[in-house]
Amino acid sequence: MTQNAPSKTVSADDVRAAVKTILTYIGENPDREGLEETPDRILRSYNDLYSGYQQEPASVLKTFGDGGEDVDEMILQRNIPFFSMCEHHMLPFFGVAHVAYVPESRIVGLSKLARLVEVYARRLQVQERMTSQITRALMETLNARGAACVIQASHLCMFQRGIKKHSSDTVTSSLKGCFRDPETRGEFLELIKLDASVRQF
Ligand SMILES: Nc1nc2c(ncn2[C@@H]2O[C@H](COP(=O)(O)OP(=O)(O)OP(=O)(O)O)[C@@H](O)[C@H]2O)c(=O)[nH]1
Ligand SMILES: [Zn+2]
Repeated sequence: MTQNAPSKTVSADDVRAAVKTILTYIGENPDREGLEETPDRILRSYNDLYSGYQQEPASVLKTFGDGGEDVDEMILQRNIPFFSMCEHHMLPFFGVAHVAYVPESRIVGLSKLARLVEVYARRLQVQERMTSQITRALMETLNARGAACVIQASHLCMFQRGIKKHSSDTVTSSLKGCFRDPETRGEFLELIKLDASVRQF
């Protein structure tokens, strides 16, 4: 089931008009040459930035075969870069996600972990929720023994405005199932070894 499908009662023209209103509010002339196409550009960029609402997480987690691979160790995809938008200010936050799971029987193609991150990043988010949505999708869709996600991100709403702390980043984690065992958790944290240099500017 698609969540939060685009409103049937708000048209593309309504969105263009709303952008013109905002441009006027900030002191611009929305009809000057350089801004003429801006409402339409913003509309198109929103279709891209928020495309995650049109995607079901389960649909990107295509599994392999019948589970005969006999894999029961941790599978980890590190440093998956992403851009998302914070739901408080609609400003970007961006960084990397580390995503791991221990399969029960079925495994997914490696690219699907990055696709899962994209599905949730391309929505209005708070970082904590995005982190736990990723592990929940892995647990529920794959019936995994465990799932883990750590996200390290920088929030423009803290850099560019407000508190203006541009050297600070935010780390969130979600550990489910067997990742709550100290040994598995320790192995995961050792493998991802948070590194300040991975921050994407
Ligand atoms: N927990 C969490 N907070 C976030 C995230 N993104 C933005 N925020 C915070 O959301 C909060 C919103 O606070 P408010 O007081 O409602 O809004 P504000 O007046 O714009 O807050 P300031 O940013 O402190 O100026 C701020 O503290 C932001 O730093 C996120 O992903 N997770
Ligand atoms: Zn924000």
